[in-house]
Amino acid sequence: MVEVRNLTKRYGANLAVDHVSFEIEEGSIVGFLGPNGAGKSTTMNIITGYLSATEGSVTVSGKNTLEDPNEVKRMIGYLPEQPPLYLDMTVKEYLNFVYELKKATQPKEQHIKEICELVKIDNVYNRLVGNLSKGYKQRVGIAQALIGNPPVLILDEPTVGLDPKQIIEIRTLIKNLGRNHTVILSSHILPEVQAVCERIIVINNGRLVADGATDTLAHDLSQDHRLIMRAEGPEREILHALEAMERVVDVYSLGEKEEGAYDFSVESAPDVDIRRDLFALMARNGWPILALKNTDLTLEDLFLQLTSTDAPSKAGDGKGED
Ligand SMILES: Nc1ncnc2c1ncn2[C@@H]1O[C@H](COP(=O)(O)OP(=O)(O)OP(=O)(O)O)[C@@H](O)[C@H]1O
Repeated sequence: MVEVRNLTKRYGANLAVDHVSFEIEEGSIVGFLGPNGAGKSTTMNIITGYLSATEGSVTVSGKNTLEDPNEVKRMIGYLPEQPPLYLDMTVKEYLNFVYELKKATQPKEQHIKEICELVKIDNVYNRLVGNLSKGYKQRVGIAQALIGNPPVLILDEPTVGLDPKQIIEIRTLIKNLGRNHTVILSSHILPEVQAVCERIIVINNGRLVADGATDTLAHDLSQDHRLIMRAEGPEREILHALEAMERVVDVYSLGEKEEGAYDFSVESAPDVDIRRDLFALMARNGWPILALKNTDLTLEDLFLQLTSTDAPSKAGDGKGED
């Protein structure tokens, strides 16, 4: 649906986006995550055709932003970081104005009415945009992005400046929009991306540093796949039995943690899940497992690690390549 290849943007000597590549499939909600200044807005602005790239290409449904700029713009609904609102218009005037600007073809009244109901602004339809709360302004911004029913929605920091209740409402709205649209959500807030997106692309200093499924990214990028097991029984015998297990590469005891119970660090070969075998071994020997946890990084640890300034470039298992 959206294909970004080798995208590079220089502002003079400043390399804001550095050879970024990724693909986004139709119908997915993807988070574009990175700290302030990482290059998110620049990338979004290039995808939407508001900025030109120094190098590289963007295609949307096979149409190139340079060769078919109008066609691409029609396929994308964009909520920039600063929503392009006219404060002295009513919501009705503003959405009608956007409808004309986009040369939308849907039956006008019906189309605008449906969008207002969807983003829940029908109750402020005749109010001046300038008098609305920040949360309602943001909804109006999302409404303008939806006019013309574009298949792709790009939302740049959509919850910045909102209160916690408004944040939850906008996140729920974005999730709902994801049912009928391909959504790219740019954010520097990890919990936001985690709550809404099924895939996360992490960018730092203009470079793609991770790309993968939200649920498995931390596990996939954790270099250390150890299990910490607390078990009751004879320390030495347990150690020997663990060492003899297939696909186990390193075992050691962390000492007695409760009376008669020891913690063991058990490292398996990469991409191997030994938990069931471990359970069977311990059960066979009558050594109760009291606790079992893995040492994967949390997504938050990973994000901090990836976006520290000297972080090495590293891509996950997603579609992107660096
Ligand atoms: N018009 C511009 N001229 C010069 N440098 C720019 C311009 N726009 C952005 N930059 C620089 O490019 C880099 C990336 O900025 P960008 O706004 O894309 O980052 P971002 O990830 O969206 O950050 P934020 O979350 O703070 O908006 C930054 O170093 C920024 O200072």
